[in-house]
This record gives sequence, structure tokens and C-alpha cells, in this order.
Amino acid sequence: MQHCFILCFLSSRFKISKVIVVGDLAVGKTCLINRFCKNVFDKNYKATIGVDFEMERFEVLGVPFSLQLWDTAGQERFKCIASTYYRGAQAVIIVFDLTDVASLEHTRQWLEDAMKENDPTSVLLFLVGTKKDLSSPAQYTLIEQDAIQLADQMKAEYWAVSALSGENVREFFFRVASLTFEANVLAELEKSGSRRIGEVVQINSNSNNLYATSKKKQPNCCQ
Ligand SMILES: Nc1nc2c(ncn2[C@@H]2O[C@H](COP(=O)(O)OP(=O)(O)OP(=O)(O)O)[C@@H](O)[C@H]2O)c(=O)[nH]1
Ligand SMILES: [Mg+2]
Repeated sequence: MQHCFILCFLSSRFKISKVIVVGDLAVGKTCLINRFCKNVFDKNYKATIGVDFEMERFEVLGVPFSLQLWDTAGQERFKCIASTYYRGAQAVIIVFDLTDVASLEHTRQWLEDAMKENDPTSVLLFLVGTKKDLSSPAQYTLIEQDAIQLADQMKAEYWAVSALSGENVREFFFRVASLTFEANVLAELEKSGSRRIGEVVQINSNSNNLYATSKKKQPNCCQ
């Protein structure tokens, strides 16, 4: 009952979280988002000009919640436009290509640029290696070591995905959604000084079935 009350309270406050996706040109940012939001994959490269935008709806513990996904351009000439959209991000997804070590090295710079516009103490960070389908096991093992080390230094969570095969794509975005939601809830509760309530609503962010759980059983929480 208390749980339900809290969820009602929360649903009125946590509707949308801003997520920005950054990284070198052609590492696969747009394909990653399109695989998740539209379940499509395009093998032809079409550079993002400035920024694109997708909204994806979730339900976490029965509470409607949306991620605003800002797909930014990796090309140098569009960087200036894209960076004007960095501000106010609750999560930053820094993308590199698992078959291109230079793109991993550049992630530090992408992070630095994104953080100029955001509060480093509250932003959730994800380091994502794409095109897993293209890397051989030996190549993957090598780059993974560096990526994990870098993610550790950045205090980012590391993921390896493939937009072509879809490997790990849903799992990754569900993780982003659950951690972002949880961070919102805890920040709000901290503001109102309700630490005990925070313990009640803390969600299991390992859950892979945010949609499934909530869609099957939508609690009518105010009854
Ligand atoms: N094999 C394979 N190719 C991929 C994958 N993801 C992206 N690509 C290819 O990589 C190229 C670039 O992908 P995009 O998603 O457009 O790259 P981007 O990072 O959005 O590039 P910018 O918009 O210029 O910053 C395209 O030709 C894609 O088909 C993947 O997981 N596997
Ligand atoms: Mg793009």
C-alpha cells in the first residue's frame, strides 16, 4: 500500500530523462538507437547532421517513464551544433567501435566535452563498444581489457553490443532506463528527506524485463 502510494507520487514527477549519445563518427550511435527504438538496421552510413532525437517509453514498477535519446553527430564539422544539446543530461552514453582502437581512445575527449555542460556528480555514464559482430574473439578480448579499464577510470558502466545482430541492445537500454529512473527517484526522495522510502522503492536494475513485467500487470496503484 505504501509502495503504491509512493509510485503514484513518483509517476507525477519522473516522466522524462534526457540521455545523450556521443562518440566518433561512424562508430554506430544511430544504428544502436535505431535497433532499439525501431528494431531496424541500415548497413549504409548516413551521417547524423547536428542531432537527432528519439523518445522511448518504459514502465518501471508500473510507473510510466520515458527516455529522450539525443543522437549526436560525431563528425567534427557538426560537433559545435551537437554540443549545444549536451546540457541537462541525466545519462551520457559514450560510444566507440570495438574494431577501432582510436575510437576508444577518443572517448575521454567525448566525456570531457559532455561534462563541461553537466554536473559530473549526478550524471550516469555508460561506455559502449559497438559492432561486436565484426570483431574476432582475439581482437575483442584485447580491446575489452582496455575498455573495462577506461570505464573504471571514468566511473562508467561498460557494455559491448551489436546493432546488426541486436546482441545486448535491449538489455543495455533497459539498464539505462532502470538506473536513470532509480537515480531520479533517489534524488527526489533525498530532496524531500525521505531516506526510508528510498529503500522501499529501490528497484532491481538487473531486471531485463521492464516492459514485460509492467505491461503484463499494470497496477492501478491509486486504488
Ligand atoms: N557490422 C556492423 N556495422 C554497424 C554496426 N553499427 C553500425 N554499423 C555500421 O557503421 C556505419 C556507421 O553507423 P552509424 O550508426 O551511422 O554511425 P554514427 O556513429 O551514428 O555516425 P555519425 O552520425 O556520423 O556520428 C554504418 O554503415 C552502419 O551500418 C554494428 O553493430 N555492426
Ligand atoms: Mg549518427
